[in-house]
Amino acid sequence: MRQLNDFPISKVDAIENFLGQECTQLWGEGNHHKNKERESYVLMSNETMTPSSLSPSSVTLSDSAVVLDTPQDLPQREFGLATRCVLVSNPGDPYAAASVPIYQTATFKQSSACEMGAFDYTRSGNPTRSALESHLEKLMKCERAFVVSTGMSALDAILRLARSGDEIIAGDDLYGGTNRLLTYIKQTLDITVHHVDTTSVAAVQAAIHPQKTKFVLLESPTNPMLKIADIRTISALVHEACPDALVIVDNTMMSPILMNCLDLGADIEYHSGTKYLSGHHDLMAGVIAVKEKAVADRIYFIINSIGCGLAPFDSYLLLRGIKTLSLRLERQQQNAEKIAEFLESSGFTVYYPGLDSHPQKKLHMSMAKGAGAVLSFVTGDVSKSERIVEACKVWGISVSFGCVNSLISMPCNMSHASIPAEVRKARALPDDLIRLCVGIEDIEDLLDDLKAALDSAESFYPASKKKKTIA
Ligand SMILES: Cc1ncc(COP(=O)(O)O)c(C=O)c1O
Ligand SMILES: N[C@@H](CCSC[C@H](N)C(=O)O)C(=O)O
Repeated sequence: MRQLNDFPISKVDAIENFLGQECTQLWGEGNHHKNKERESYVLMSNETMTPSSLSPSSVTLSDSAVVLDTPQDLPQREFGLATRCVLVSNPGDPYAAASVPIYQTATFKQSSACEMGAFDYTRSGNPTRSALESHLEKLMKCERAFVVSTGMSALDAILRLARSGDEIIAGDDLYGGTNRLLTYIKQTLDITVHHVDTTSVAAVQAAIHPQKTKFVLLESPTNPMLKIADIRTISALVHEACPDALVIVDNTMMSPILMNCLDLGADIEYHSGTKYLSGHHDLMAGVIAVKEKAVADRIYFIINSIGCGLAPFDSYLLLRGIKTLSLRLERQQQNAEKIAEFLESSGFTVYYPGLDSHPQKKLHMSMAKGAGAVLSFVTGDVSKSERIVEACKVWGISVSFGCVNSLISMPCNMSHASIPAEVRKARALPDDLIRLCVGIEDIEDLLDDLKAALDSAESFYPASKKKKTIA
């Protein structure tokens, strides 16, 4: 595969002039035409990822270098997500660097006193961050993508679109930090937050106020109970009842590989980039993907104003992480399926949308390409759960998920500890819940470690079976 930068800039300019649009990448497969001296290239513009939509119709720039034939023999389809993950473009790099350089600079010198160049100050924009954002735009097929310092700052930037008197509808099973930020907003601003069961379309519908609802904020699957919201139906009914309201989905659990919430009707999809997108727990990041330009412009204004754009080095790391996203998630999900089956066959109540026993498996699979790699289960006894968690050796006791390493945690003590105990109880979040975030290790090692931990915690068999054994 060749990239645009493999060709002399003058040729790139000529192609761009011919097409009347900026080229981000040029792919080629040399010598696959009958005429061995000619090469056929697929040109990818900023406008599209679809090779078939480009019709350069036989551009002959030079017999020895670039000939752009109409690519009839190339697949008339969009590139797959795994391909899009690795195809990072960096147009205009004078050295054709294979990996996007880190522009570790706060400011950019200008050649004019009255006109700014493409970049002036890293809070407003930085080439490394821009490369990451355009990469995400192609991957997530959105009008604009933004990368910010954390998942929480992504939500913070979005929530700043709300005005005094607005109402927000959110789930009653959701990440603890999200609950904390919503509670803060509710307590300090004149904004009402309704927490409803987002597995019920009727419950969401009942909470809508045609004039006041500003956001419907969904997690699907939820963290940590893996409940599913019908994003399609909810988006349609919210837009119908409340044309000014925005449907926002925290898609961290699925990542852009398994689900595209904008395609399902949402207006904004955001992620904790700290999780699957990065994949290695070596950075914090947030991603906001926006469907419409008007909303995107406002979000950019907020990000620039508050200064939460992702730093150049972290942008570089995230760009690198995304290249292996598809591969990592495939393995993580395979492992998760086996772990979920093992736990269920051992008698535990397991929450995982890939299991037939999950009441919303069908709905989930109608929206997503897989069940992901996070699951949770209950043991019936808090201290037993604690013993299991502490007995694991391969599974690390840690908050977060999406890392290549497998993690085990107790949400009520850890990721969701910021939700007051009485609220957790009212929302039926079990104290004994164990959450597993499955990594890429050998499945035998994950299973063995978990089995040993269950054995040592004397909970390999759930209470009912165990009683029978003892009797
Ligand atoms: C579902 C979900 N959304 C958002 C966040 C916030 O992301 P971050 O930790 O990157 O701020 C988290 C975890 O922290 C999460 O689990
Ligand atoms: N101490 C942190 C806990 C972060 S939880 C991270 C992640 N979202 C998860 O679900 O594990 C805090 O108070 O935010």
